[in-house]
Amino acid sequence: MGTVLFQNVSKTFPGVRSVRALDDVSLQIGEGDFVALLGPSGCGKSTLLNLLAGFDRLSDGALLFDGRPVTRPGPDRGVVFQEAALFPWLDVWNNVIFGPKVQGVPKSEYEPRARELLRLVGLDAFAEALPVQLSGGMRQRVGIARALVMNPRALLMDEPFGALDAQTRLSMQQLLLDVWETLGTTVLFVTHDIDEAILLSDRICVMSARPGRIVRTIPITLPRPRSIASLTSPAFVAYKADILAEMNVVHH
Ligand SMILES: Nc1ncnc2c1ncn2[C@@H]1O[C@H](COP(=O)(O)OP(=O)(O)OP(=O)(O)O)[C@@H](O)[C@H]1O
Repeated sequence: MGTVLFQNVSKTFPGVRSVRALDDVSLQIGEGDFVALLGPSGCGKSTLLNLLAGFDRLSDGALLFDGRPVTRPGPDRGVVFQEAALFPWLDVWNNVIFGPKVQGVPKSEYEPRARELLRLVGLDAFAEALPVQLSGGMRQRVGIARALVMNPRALLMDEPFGALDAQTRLSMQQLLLDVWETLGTTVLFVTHDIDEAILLSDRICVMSARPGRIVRTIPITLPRPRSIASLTSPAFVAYKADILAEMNVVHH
């Protein structure tokens, strides 16, 4: 459950000057894997994630989620963006339970799960707070809880920590590692931050710009559970040197 298969996927945005955003991308993600897409701005990372989210259609190739073609968004794939678009008039609790509530999921199912998730993201004391009363990091934690409350088989994260200051970003990375260790959900994570990709992932797909392609896939075998202390280990630094060299090649 939560398996992903991109088979020779291409995406061209039509128009007077059409953009070939993805060119012949193949990618397989196993159940519970954490895969990062890493690459420069405009290389098609978001396009790839949006296809899997069902927000957009591919031009060519095949895309399967749990063996079935992706045609539309669904509660089996939770999405987290750079900014958590929370309802400003609803408190944290009501933001988190909004999805299952409007979908008619029985209270007895979503309430315990929402409570558990708020605890996991460290916001159980803030259930009654309004979004305006929260920091950026806390809002993103609400966004993560909201994406997970439907019990998705995959979590799709597009630069989720991109707007946060460095210190908050580190604590969010630690939080995500802990949440993922607990839940084991498949994750596709878009970032242009090399450290973040190495720290979090089982595998990094390095992408090149225009047309977007996966130029290299790098398995990250750092031991788990990981913590931000891993950021300074010799193995970590070796991965970083390797990827920096790769991305330099990609740029020129
Ligand atoms: N709806 C669209 N219509 C036309 N072109 C688009 C559309 N969406 C994306 N593109 C183009 O496709 C290419 C890939 O964009 P995409 O957003 O996937 O890149 P990205 O790697 O996620 O970049 P960033 O890191 O800046 O978010 C870019 O050249 C972009 O301008």
